Amino acid sequence: MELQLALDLVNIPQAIELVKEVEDHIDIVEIGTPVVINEGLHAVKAVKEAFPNLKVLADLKIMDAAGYEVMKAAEAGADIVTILGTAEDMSIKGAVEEAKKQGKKILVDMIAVKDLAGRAKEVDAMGVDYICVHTGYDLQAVGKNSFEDLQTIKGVVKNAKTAIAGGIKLDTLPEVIKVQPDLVIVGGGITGQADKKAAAAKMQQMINQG
Ligand SMILES: O=C([C@H](O)CO)[C@H](O)[C@H](O)COP(=O)(O)O
Repeated sequence: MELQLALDLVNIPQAIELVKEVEDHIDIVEIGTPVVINEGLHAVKAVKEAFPNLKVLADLKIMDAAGYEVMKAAEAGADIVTILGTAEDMSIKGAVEEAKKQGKKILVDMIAVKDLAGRAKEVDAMGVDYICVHTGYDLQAVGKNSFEDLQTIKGVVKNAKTAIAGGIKLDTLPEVIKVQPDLVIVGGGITGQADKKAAAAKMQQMINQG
Protein backbone atom coordinates (compact mmCIF):
# COMPACT_ATOMS: atom_id res chain seq x y z
CA MET A 1 0.00 0.00 0.00
CA GLU A 2 1.30 3.46 -0.91
CA LEU A 3 0.42 6.88 0.53
CA GLN A 4 -0.23 9.85 -1.76
CA LEU A 5 -0.35 13.41 -0.44
CA ALA A 6 -2.91 15.51 -2.35
CA LEU A 7 -2.09 19.22 -2.58
CA ASP A 8 -5.15 21.20 -3.61
CA LEU A 9 -5.25 24.57 -1.89
CA VAL A 10 -1.67 25.84 -2.20
CA ASN A 11 0.54 27.76 -4.61
CA ILE A 12 3.92 26.47 -5.80
CA PRO A 13 6.10 27.80 -2.92
CA GLN A 14 3.55 26.58 -0.35
CA ALA A 15 3.47 23.16 -2.07
CA ILE A 16 7.25 22.85 -1.82
CA GLU A 17 7.28 23.89 1.84
CA LEU A 18 4.55 21.40 2.64
CA VAL A 19 6.22 18.48 0.88
CA LYS A 20 9.50 19.28 2.68
CA GLU A 21 7.70 18.67 5.99
CA VAL A 22 6.29 15.26 5.07
CA GLU A 23 8.53 13.90 2.31
CA ASP A 24 9.90 11.05 4.46
CA HIS A 25 6.40 9.69 5.02
CA ILE A 26 4.79 9.72 1.56
CA ASP A 27 5.30 7.88 -1.73
CA ILE A 28 3.53 10.16 -4.20
CA VAL A 29 2.80 13.91 -4.30
CA GLU A 30 -0.39 14.88 -6.09
CA ILE A 31 -0.55 18.26 -7.77
CA GLY A 32 -4.29 18.68 -7.34
CA THR A 33 -6.70 19.97 -9.96
CA PRO A 34 -7.15 23.40 -8.30
CA VAL A 35 -3.36 23.85 -8.23
CA VAL A 36 -3.07 22.95 -11.92
CA ILE A 37 -5.88 25.41 -12.70
CA ASN A 38 -4.12 28.18 -10.76
CA GLU A 39 -0.50 27.47 -11.60
CA GLY A 40 -0.53 25.25 -14.69
CA LEU A 41 1.85 22.36 -15.26
CA HIS A 42 4.65 24.59 -13.88
CA ALA A 43 3.56 23.26 -10.48
CA VAL A 44 4.25 19.68 -11.58
CA LYS A 45 7.66 20.69 -12.95
CA ALA A 46 8.63 22.66 -9.83
CA VAL A 47 7.67 19.89 -7.41
CA LYS A 48 9.33 17.14 -9.47
CA GLU A 49 12.53 19.20 -9.68
CA ALA A 50 12.46 19.85 -5.93
CA PHE A 51 11.73 16.21 -5.02
CA PRO A 52 13.14 13.96 -7.77
CA ASN A 53 12.87 10.89 -5.53
CA LEU A 54 9.12 11.21 -5.04
CA LYS A 55 6.60 10.21 -7.69
CA VAL A 56 4.45 13.13 -8.85
CA LEU A 57 0.83 12.73 -9.93
CA ALA A 58 -0.76 15.41 -12.10
CA ASP A 59 -4.47 15.44 -11.24
CA LEU A 60 -5.62 16.75 -14.61
CA LYS A 61 -8.94 14.81 -14.52
CA ILE A 62 -8.69 14.57 -18.32
CA MET A 63 -11.95 14.39 -20.26
CA ASP A 64 -10.78 14.91 -23.86
CA ALA A 65 -7.62 15.42 -25.94
CA ALA A 66 -6.19 12.75 -23.69
CA GLY A 67 -3.06 11.74 -25.60
CA TYR A 68 -1.96 15.38 -25.92
CA GLU A 69 -2.63 16.24 -22.28
CA VAL A 70 -0.82 13.14 -21.01
CA MET A 71 2.12 14.08 -23.24
CA LYS A 72 2.27 17.63 -21.80
CA ALA A 73 2.03 16.37 -18.19
CA ALA A 74 4.78 13.82 -18.90
CA GLU A 75 6.98 16.58 -20.37
CA ALA A 76 6.47 18.54 -17.12
CA GLY A 77 7.72 15.54 -15.14
CA ALA A 78 4.54 13.79 -14.02
CA ASP A 79 4.91 10.09 -13.27
CA ILE A 80 1.15 9.48 -13.07
CA VAL A 81 -1.67 11.38 -14.82
CA THR A 82 -5.39 11.19 -14.05
CA ILE A 83 -8.27 10.80 -16.48
CA LEU A 84 -11.97 10.59 -15.64
CA GLY A 85 -13.75 7.24 -15.77
CA THR A 86 -16.65 9.05 -17.45
CA ALA A 87 -14.44 9.96 -20.42
CA GLU A 88 -14.95 8.23 -23.76
CA ASP A 89 -13.25 4.84 -24.21
CA MET A 90 -11.26 6.41 -27.08
CA SER A 91 -9.89 9.01 -24.68
CA ILE A 92 -8.92 6.48 -22.01
CA LYS A 93 -7.25 4.23 -24.60
CA GLY A 94 -5.44 7.29 -26.00
CA ALA A 95 -4.21 8.22 -22.53
CA VAL A 96 -2.94 4.69 -21.90
CA GLU A 97 -1.17 4.56 -25.27
CA GLU A 98 0.59 7.90 -24.70
CA ALA A 99 1.51 7.04 -21.10
CA LYS A 100 3.08 3.75 -22.22
CA LYS A 101 5.06 5.61 -24.90
CA GLN A 102 6.36 8.03 -22.23
CA GLY A 103 6.97 5.38 -19.55
CA LYS A 104 4.26 6.93 -17.32
CA LYS A 105 1.13 5.64 -15.58
CA ILE A 106 -2.59 6.42 -15.84
CA LEU A 107 -4.95 6.66 -12.88
CA VAL A 108 -8.67 6.60 -13.70
CA ASP A 109 -10.74 8.71 -11.32
CA MET A 110 -14.19 7.12 -10.97
CA ILE A 111 -15.77 10.28 -9.52
CA ALA A 112 -19.42 10.61 -10.69
CA VAL A 113 -19.43 7.20 -12.43
CA LYS A 114 -22.91 5.71 -11.95
CA ASP A 115 -22.33 2.01 -12.83
CA LEU A 116 -19.16 1.65 -10.81
CA ALA A 117 -18.65 -2.13 -11.13
CA GLY A 118 -19.44 -2.16 -14.86
CA ARG A 119 -17.22 0.81 -15.73
CA ALA A 120 -14.39 -0.43 -13.50
CA LYS A 121 -14.36 -3.73 -15.43
CA GLU A 122 -14.31 -1.83 -18.73
CA VAL A 123 -11.47 0.55 -17.84
CA ASP A 124 -9.53 -2.31 -16.27
CA ALA A 125 -9.61 -4.07 -19.65
CA MET A 126 -8.17 -0.93 -21.32
CA GLY A 127 -4.83 -1.39 -19.55
CA VAL A 128 -4.98 1.51 -17.08
CA ASP A 129 -2.61 1.38 -14.12
CA TYR A 130 -4.85 2.54 -11.25
CA ILE A 131 -8.61 2.70 -10.73
CA CYS A 132 -9.58 5.16 -7.99
CA VAL A 133 -12.88 5.56 -6.19
CA HIS A 134 -13.31 9.16 -5.16
CA THR A 135 -15.79 11.23 -3.21
CA GLY A 136 -15.05 14.80 -4.27
CA TYR A 137 -15.30 17.88 -2.08
CA ASP A 138 -18.88 18.60 -3.13
CA LEU A 139 -20.21 15.22 -1.96
CA GLN A 140 -17.95 15.13 1.10
CA ALA A 141 -19.80 18.29 2.12
CA VAL A 142 -23.01 16.24 2.43
CA GLY A 143 -21.36 13.44 4.40
CA LYS A 144 -20.55 10.92 1.65
CA ASN A 145 -17.45 8.72 1.42
CA SER A 146 -16.12 6.00 -0.91
CA PHE A 147 -15.51 3.13 1.51
CA GLU A 148 -18.22 0.86 0.05
CA ASP A 149 -17.17 1.83 -3.48
CA LEU A 150 -13.67 0.59 -2.71
CA GLN A 151 -15.08 -2.83 -1.84
CA THR A 152 -17.06 -2.80 -5.10
CA ILE A 153 -14.02 -2.22 -7.29
CA LYS A 154 -11.85 -4.61 -5.29
CA GLY A 155 -14.38 -7.28 -6.26
CA VAL A 156 -14.16 -6.71 -10.02
CA VAL A 157 -10.76 -5.20 -10.90
CA LYS A 158 -8.31 -7.89 -12.00
CA ASN A 159 -5.32 -6.04 -13.50
CA ALA A 160 -5.10 -2.43 -12.32
CA LYS A 161 -4.13 -1.28 -8.85
CA THR A 162 -6.98 0.08 -6.72
CA ALA A 163 -6.99 3.49 -5.05
CA ILE A 164 -9.26 5.59 -2.86
CA ALA A 165 -9.53 9.36 -2.34
CA GLY A 166 -11.83 11.79 -0.67
CA GLY A 167 -11.93 13.00 2.90
CA ILE A 168 -9.78 10.25 4.44
CA LYS A 169 -8.62 11.21 7.94
CA LEU A 170 -6.68 9.43 10.69
CA ASP A 171 -9.87 8.17 12.30
CA THR A 172 -11.28 6.71 9.06
CA LEU A 173 -8.00 5.29 7.74
CA PRO A 174 -8.41 1.91 9.56
CA GLU A 175 -11.69 1.32 7.67
CA VAL A 176 -9.86 1.98 4.39
CA ILE A 177 -6.88 -0.20 5.27
CA LYS A 178 -9.20 -3.13 6.02
CA VAL A 179 -10.19 -3.20 2.33
CA GLN A 180 -6.52 -3.18 1.25
CA PRO A 181 -6.35 -0.69 -1.62
CA ASP A 182 -2.95 -0.37 -3.33
CA LEU A 183 -2.98 3.42 -2.96
CA VAL A 184 -4.47 5.70 -0.30
CA ILE A 185 -4.83 9.37 -1.27
CA VAL A 186 -5.03 11.94 1.52
CA GLY A 187 -5.31 15.71 1.22
CA GLY A 188 -6.93 17.61 4.07
CA GLY A 189 -6.29 14.69 6.47
CA ILE A 190 -2.63 15.78 6.38
CA THR A 191 -2.59 19.36 5.07
CA GLY A 192 -5.33 20.46 7.49
CA GLN A 193 -3.44 19.27 10.59
CA ALA A 194 -1.36 21.56 12.80
CA ASP A 195 1.43 18.94 12.82
CA LYS A 196 1.47 17.70 9.23
CA LYS A 197 4.61 15.62 9.64
CA ALA A 198 3.14 13.76 12.61
CA ALA A 199 -0.11 13.10 10.75
CA ALA A 200 1.72 11.77 7.69
CA ALA A 201 4.07 9.66 9.82
CA LYS A 202 1.15 8.10 11.71
CA MET A 203 -0.69 7.35 8.48
CA GLN A 204 2.43 5.82 6.94
CA GLN A 205 2.90 3.65 10.03
CA MET A 206 -0.73 2.46 9.95
CA ILE A 207 -0.49 1.69 6.23
CA ASN A 208 2.77 -0.24 6.66
CA GLN A 209 1.24 -2.28 9.47
CA GLY A 210 -1.98 -2.84 7.53
O1 LIG B 1 -9.06 15.22 -6.11
C1 LIG B 1 -9.37 15.90 -5.17
C2 LIG B 1 -10.52 16.86 -5.24
O2 LIG B 1 -11.32 16.55 -6.36
C3 LIG B 1 -10.05 18.30 -5.41
O3 LIG B 1 -9.22 18.39 -6.53
C4 LIG B 1 -8.61 15.79 -3.87
O4 LIG B 1 -7.25 15.84 -4.14
C5 LIG B 1 -8.97 14.51 -3.15
O5 LIG B 1 -10.32 14.56 -2.82
C6 LIG B 1 -8.12 14.26 -1.90
O6 LIG B 1 -8.24 15.34 -1.02
P1 LIG B 1 -9.04 15.23 0.38
O7 LIG B 1 -10.47 14.94 0.05
O8 LIG B 1 -8.84 16.58 1.02
O9 LIG B 1 -8.40 14.11 1.16
